[in-house]
Amino acid sequence: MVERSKKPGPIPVVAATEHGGMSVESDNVTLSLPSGESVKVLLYGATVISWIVDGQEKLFLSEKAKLDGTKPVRGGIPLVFPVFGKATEGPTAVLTQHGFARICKWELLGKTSESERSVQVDFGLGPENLTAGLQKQWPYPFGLIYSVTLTRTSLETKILVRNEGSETFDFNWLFHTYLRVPDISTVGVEGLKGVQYKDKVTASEATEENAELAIVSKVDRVYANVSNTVVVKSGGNPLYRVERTNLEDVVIWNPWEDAVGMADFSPDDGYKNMICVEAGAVSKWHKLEPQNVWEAGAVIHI
Ligand SMILES: O=P(O)(O)OC[C@H]1O[C@@H](O)[C@H](O)[C@@H](O)[C@@H]1O
Repeated sequence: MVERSKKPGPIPVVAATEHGGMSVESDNVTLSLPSGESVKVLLYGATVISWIVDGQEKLFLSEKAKLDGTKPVRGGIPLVFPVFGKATEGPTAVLTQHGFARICKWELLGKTSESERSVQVDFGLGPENLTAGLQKQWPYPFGLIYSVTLTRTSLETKILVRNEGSETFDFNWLFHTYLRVPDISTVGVEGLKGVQYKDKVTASEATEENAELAIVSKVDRVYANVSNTVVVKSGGNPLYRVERTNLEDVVIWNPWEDAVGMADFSPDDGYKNMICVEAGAVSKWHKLEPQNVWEAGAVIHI
């Protein structure tokens, strides 16, 4: 993990060349490798909206996703902080669902490393990037550094949360990753057997019994304290392996036919081509004391 006590200052931006690198447009950044892989990140929410390997898109992005900052992005990898879902009590209860990290414009800190095989870019978010209204709603001085690293066979996302104030705060973190799948009816999610989960569809708790979870209807589950690596399979073959560092929980979400009622979800049957496998720290609050730093990460391997 990155070990830094302060956000680095922006570094000069070099345009991507045929050899790969980083290119910047007004509202997004693209990383690419000479071997052809690429990842595109919107400054809005620092949302990864595309990850291409072997010419194929690996993330689901709704055709009606708003990319202009008017709504959280429906697809890609929205960032959930400081609250997962909607809190009913405590300092985050005033915030909208999933907090503000996914609805604020992040600062591009710059490309932090590059080789033939990997390229990394960092983004930062602090109170200065929040609207006055949001600063009032969540008045804690904080600093986030988000690093996105593209390799030939993986996409690595790392987060560093720093408490820059004098009061302890509670937070959740979650990478709300929409993975693209060829056909949901052939998908199985491995690595959850024996794990206790909260089922948000039936408002109940249970223990996962399946070695491979099949998705056959709406699923919205928070699996707490998952010790194994989660593997998404298609037709019995591994599609994605999601490795987590310091993220104890995994949320599995597919809206199924509820997608039709979601204004920014398109096409209507797009739920057949996606599964959210969300690596997070959400089943309990994490406390961050003044001047302390918390780091976590998720790597999706293909
Ligand atoms: O529509 P949103 O705010 O992006 O949330 C999508 C889903 O996100 C999941 O993480 C939640 O568990 C679901 O309950 C929620 O419906």
